[in-house]
Amino acid sequence: MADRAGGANRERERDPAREIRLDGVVRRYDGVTALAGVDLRIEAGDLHALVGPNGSGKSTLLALVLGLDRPTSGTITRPEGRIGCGFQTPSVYPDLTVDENLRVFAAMGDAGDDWLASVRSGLELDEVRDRVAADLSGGYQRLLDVALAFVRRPAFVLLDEPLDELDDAARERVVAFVADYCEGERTVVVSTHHLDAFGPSLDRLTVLDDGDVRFDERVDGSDDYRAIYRDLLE
Ligand SMILES: Nc1ncnc2c1ncn2[C@@H]1O[C@H](COP(=O)(O)OP(=O)(O)OP(=O)(O)O)[C@@H](O)[C@H]1O
Repeated sequence: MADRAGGANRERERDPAREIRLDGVVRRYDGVTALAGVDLRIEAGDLHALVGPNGSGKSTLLALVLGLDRPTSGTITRPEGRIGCGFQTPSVYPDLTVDENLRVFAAMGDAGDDWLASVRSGLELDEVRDRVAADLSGGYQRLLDVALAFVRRPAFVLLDEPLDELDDAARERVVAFVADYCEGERTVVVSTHHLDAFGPSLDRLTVLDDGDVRFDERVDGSDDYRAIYRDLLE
């Protein structure tokens, strides 16, 4: 488990120019309101969890922030620079090896070989580095997809359910890696049903329910996440 306590960045000064901001964001599909008017700040340097029941709007929110979809109304403001992402369905190049995948993605940025090696070892992909991605187990494909989100070392990374298909040890590695990444000014937003795993490392917790923000506060390792979540959604 990560030894970084959540709330480590609690005292950091906010810099609005480096935040992602959602103001009154609505996303409607035919007959379905996925987001009902969301106001949210994603602050630089935070490990920020987005949780909520199935269908509460988490993936919709991430897709909008990434610019893969457009809001029905409302505005989203992002700082300059690319945003790394990992989706519920891993999107790797299936015919390339783990190393080739990492190098292809790394080549689009300038983070360098040392960083690539630390992503690979931090997520314990070294032992499968020469295997073709299509032949990897579901868990390793997930780890590779998470690695690809970080390999260009972007200021913001958005992860949708990064712990799915992982065993307990791999989950701990991912949480520790993500928490370390957020030391300083880099930011990770994670949409997850695994609040227990991320809870102790979080800086901010947002709970969505039925397209509305039900809770959005800074938290630290001493908060009882399960109680907050249970009380809200009972
Ligand atoms: N392309 C789409 N067309 C129609 N409805 C959609 C579309 N995408 C999402 N929705 C609906 O929007 C609502 C929010 O879905 P979303 O996938 O954002 O929820 P989620 O919180 O990520 O759920 P889960 O935890 O199950 O992944 C759901 O009712 C879903 O059915």
